[in-house]
Amino acid sequence: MSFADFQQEIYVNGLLTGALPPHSVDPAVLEEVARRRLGEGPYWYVAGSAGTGATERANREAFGRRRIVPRMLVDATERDLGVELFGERLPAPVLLAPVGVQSIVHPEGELATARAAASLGVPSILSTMASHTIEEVAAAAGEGPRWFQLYWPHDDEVTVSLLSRARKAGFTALVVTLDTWTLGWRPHDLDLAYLPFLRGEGLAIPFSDPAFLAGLEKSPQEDLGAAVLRWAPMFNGRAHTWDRLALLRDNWDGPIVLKGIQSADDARRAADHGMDGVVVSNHGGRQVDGAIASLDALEPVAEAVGDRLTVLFDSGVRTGADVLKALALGARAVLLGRPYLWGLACGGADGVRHVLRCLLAELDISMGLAGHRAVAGLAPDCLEVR
Ligand SMILES: Cc1cc2nc3c(=O)[nH]c(=O)nc-3n(C[C@H](O)[C@H](O)[C@H](O)COP(=O)(O)O)c2cc1C
Ligand SMILES: O=C(O)C(=O)c1ccccc1
Repeated sequence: MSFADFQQEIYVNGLLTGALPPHSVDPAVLEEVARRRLGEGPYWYVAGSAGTGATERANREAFGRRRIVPRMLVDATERDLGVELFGERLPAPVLLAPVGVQSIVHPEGELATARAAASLGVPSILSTMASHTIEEVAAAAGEGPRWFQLYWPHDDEVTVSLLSRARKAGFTALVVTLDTWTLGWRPHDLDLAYLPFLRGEGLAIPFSDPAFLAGLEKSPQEDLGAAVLRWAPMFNGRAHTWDRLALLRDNWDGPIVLKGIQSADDARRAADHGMDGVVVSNHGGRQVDGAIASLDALEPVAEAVGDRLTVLFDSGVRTGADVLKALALGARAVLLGRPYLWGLACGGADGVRHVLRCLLAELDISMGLAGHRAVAGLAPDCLEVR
């Protein structure tokens, strides 16, 4: 079955039984529905970005400036969206971005996300700040591919402990997020004073870690305040430096990907330090307001290190056509952020699966109509820049 068949399935169901799709296929409509369900605090936790939102808008504008140039009389009826990442064959060049504390959006949170992604063979990247434990999410992912995102603590014993738990639980690739060593200036979160994890709510992974717990006199259940006081300075307020990557290399025997890279120089340094990949990302515009659009950073990074590192991309991907554009500019695969959380809010695992199927169907159809049989054939000359 191809991803494009989802379109047929929706039409046939509609014609035969009058059944409409369970959720809108339009990401903007789904966001509106989610907004009504979630209420202000949770909605803005997900939707919000840094400062005036200039970088979040720039992320979208950068997609708008590039247009696909479709080619005709090409037989692209049979298509293969598959890619190989670090020796793992994926059905499509898409992963679910790591998102912390998903219990804010749905009680099943990361478990629902992991199940939905696994049902399509897509990796979902588990955040260190997840509201379910590493071991619970691994069980929910079943046979599905598993990647772990590290928020890198300033405590080597906790770092090593998190890495060894993730390896034991079958996570293969490590994504180290560098751009959020402290939270950006986020007016919505500040005005609503809504960030339950700052009170210690929903931090299942750090609060279940043996090395973290070893530094507490009482369990987080008995004394949440003391747990937060240990957690906050350990994970927040201070950046690591390049020389410290050796610790991660020595304690992770799979691929390591640095997330949050926006400069070609930093990408080269990542390669020089023995890293395996980068995610060109500005955290969905949530960190530095006024920062460069992530898509504008992609081509220079891919040109600088595309043959040395696996280049992934996120920030601003909303449609299948967006995925095509990012691949053409040098990404091997993209991470999807906010859109799948709207699916999670509207329908738990089924909602996340729906969002993924829509995105992949549109990518599949757009590839065919633009004359591309495989993602390997996409290159900057498939696009025009305005
Ligand atoms: C609510 C929310 C929570 C996030 N939490 C994390 C996180 O725990 N770790 C991380 O590396 N990135 C986190 N991110 C960033 C995403 O992984 C991703 O970079 C970003 O959402 C991509 O942009 P997009 O939302 O425009 O697709 C978060 C993003 C959102 C919206
Ligand atoms: O909100 C975020 O963007 C984010 O990365 C985060 C960090 C810590 C906990 C939850 C989310």
